[in-house]
Amino acid sequence: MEHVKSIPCAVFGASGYSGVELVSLLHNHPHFSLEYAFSSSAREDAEPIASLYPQLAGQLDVILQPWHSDLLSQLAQQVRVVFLALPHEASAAIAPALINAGLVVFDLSGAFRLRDSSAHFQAYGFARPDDLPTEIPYGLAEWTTLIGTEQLIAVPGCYPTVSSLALKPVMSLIDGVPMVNAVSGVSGAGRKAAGHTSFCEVSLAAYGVATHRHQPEIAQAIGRDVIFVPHLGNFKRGILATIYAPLKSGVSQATVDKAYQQAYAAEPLVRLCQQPPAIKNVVGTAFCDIHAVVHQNHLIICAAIDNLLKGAAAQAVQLANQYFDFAPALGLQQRGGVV
Ligand SMILES: NC(=O)C1=CN([C@@H]2O[C@H](COP(=O)(O)OP(=O)(O)OC[C@H]3O[C@@H](n4cnc5c(N)ncnc54)[C@H](OP(=O)(O)O)[C@@H]3O)[C@@H](O)[C@H]2O)C=CC1
Ligand SMILES: CC(=O)N[C@@H](CCC(=O)OP(=O)(O)O)C(=O)O
Repeated sequence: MEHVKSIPCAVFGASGYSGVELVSLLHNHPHFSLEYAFSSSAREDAEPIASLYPQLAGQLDVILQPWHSDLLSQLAQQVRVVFLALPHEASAAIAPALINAGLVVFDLSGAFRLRDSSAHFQAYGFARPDDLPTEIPYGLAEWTTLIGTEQLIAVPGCYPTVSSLALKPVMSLIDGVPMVNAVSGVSGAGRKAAGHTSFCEVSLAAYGVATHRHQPEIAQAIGRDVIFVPHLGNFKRGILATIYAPLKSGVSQATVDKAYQQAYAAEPLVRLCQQPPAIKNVVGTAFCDIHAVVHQNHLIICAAIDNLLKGAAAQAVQLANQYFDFAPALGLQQRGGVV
């Protein structure tokens, strides 16, 4: 255990939705101190974060500063850890320099998640940089062990987090290909304006059918092929995944319950529920709620998370807690949420 009161850190993409959640969590964390909150260089001036998020006025006295690469040496002298909440290509471009400067990088984008380079290229349309650490842990927090020497940690995507947490405990009981139907709130698409995510355009519908980049990520995480259909709903935040999986012959409810208990009884941020979970119960929290029922030799699993917290910022902080040997839920137990 590192006996440090305050580990200095920085957030890139702090003006965005998952970035501002990171800023809020780190600002209130007992063992991390937020030294820098960067926006993109497209913004000309530094400004209080409350000028973008007025709900933070009087609560979060943080200055957003445009990132420029000439700040790198100053950053490397003053902080130990950086959290990247950037578009995938921006993360891929900046991470190698940060690592070479000796910083520990928790990356929330998809730039470093897929191990197979052709699957990565197909999903993201650019090649991963090759000057990277050979081992980049995929940080599904409840299923990852960080020892505190890693240089770069890939934080899972929002849909893969909820889908993999729901499926991994029972994969040895499943015979065939699970099917994941998941509905996300609009904050999943980020803060940047786009026609198809504007309020009057969004109406519950599937998208990315058979093409979404999270399909290979979920398959990698569960070690099995998967069918994945994301949907966009007209609400702000949260993801509800409904999953159908054919069971091996004779698998009982008791066996399923035992598998979930074994996986999660000691995990503070996964709740095994007696009822199907609702998004309202997880929004603003770092929890993943899971409910599973055996029906006609299939398993029906319902699972919910807050996409910006357990699906992004809170999972990154949970991993940083693990990295520095703090309790996994440290700083994550208050209900919150900025956006
Ligand atoms: N939203 C979600 O639910 C989830 C998002 N993620 C991932 O997290 C990352 C951020 O997503 P999200 O918060 O939604 O995105 P937003 O669009 O809300 O924010 C993007 C942020 O990145 C900054 N930025 C953009 N381009 C650059 C650049 N070239 N250099 C430096 N900064 C840049 C923006 O700054 P500026 O404001 O100045 O443009 C902004 O702060 C993405 O990779 C996303 O896939 C992961 C899980 C869930
Ligand atoms: C509703 C919506 O648009 N969601 C995003 C996924 C969320 C996200 O930002 O992707 P990562 O988790 O891979 O970082 C999408 O489908 O592209």
